[in-house]
Amino acid sequence: MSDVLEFADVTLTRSGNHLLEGINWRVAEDERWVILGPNGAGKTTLLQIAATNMHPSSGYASVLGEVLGAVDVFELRPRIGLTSAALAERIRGSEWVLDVVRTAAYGVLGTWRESYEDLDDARALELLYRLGISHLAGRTFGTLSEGERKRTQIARALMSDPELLLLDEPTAGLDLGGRETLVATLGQIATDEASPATVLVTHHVEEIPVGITHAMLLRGGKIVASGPIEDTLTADNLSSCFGVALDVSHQNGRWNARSA
Ligand SMILES: Nc1ncnc2c1ncn2[C@@H]1O[C@H](COP(=O)(O)OP(=O)(O)OP(=O)(O)O)[C@@H](O)[C@H]1O
Repeated sequence: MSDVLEFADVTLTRSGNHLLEGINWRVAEDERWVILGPNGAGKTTLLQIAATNMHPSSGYASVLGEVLGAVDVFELRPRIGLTSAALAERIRGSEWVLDVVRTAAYGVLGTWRESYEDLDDARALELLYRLGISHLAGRTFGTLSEGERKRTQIARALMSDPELLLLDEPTAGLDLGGRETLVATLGQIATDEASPATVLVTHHVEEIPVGITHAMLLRGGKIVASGPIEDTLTADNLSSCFGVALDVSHQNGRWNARSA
């Protein structure tokens, strides 16, 4: 069985700048990764390559066993669930929540002329239930709170039963209660053996759900440290990554960092 993601010496250059440089990374089917790093570290860029939305300028990247540059990405994308701020911005406010989720079965963002089967409806409703928002199925996306939108997007990302789940800052912008309940839901997804390989991007170690097995720390487009989470999230590595002396603690499956 090949890895879900395999990056070898991946570099991505724009306007003469290396957004990513020399990235070596492998993600296996049963792994759940967190990507941490300061603003501008290259986290979203890395996720966009994994989502097949960007190609490396040099190096080798394979996604779900297919080499980028040698595969039709439109065939690959339905096998990948993605949530990101950029994608959320493209969802029309007038779209029904149920439609935001079930249109993912067709790889489209808005309803058009697709015809849905009962099975699609049942799956979309089941996912909304799993995300704790089945009561919102008949609301429009534009009327939802930020937390409800995040949950809708995660349900959408899971709709096509993806083999790879990519979550770009899924808890950004939420209040403390909203963050904690969503981190708990993400923990249920991460610890579920039936869930796909998952990569989650965040700035904050407090937002890492239980069940995350591996971490990559990025700074300036380069890997500071990468590997099993317990070996990677050390005070030294986090301090190098964020450029400030940090202490780190780990309790009941959750992480905490503060200045040393
Ligand atoms: N098309 C582009 N041309 C030039 N530079 C770019 C381009 N796209 C992104 N960048 C730069 O690449 C760097 C990495 O961006 P990226 O969005 O991947 O970082 P990030 O770690 O996700 O940051 P944040 O935490 O702020 O979201 C940033 O400095 C950004 O300004």
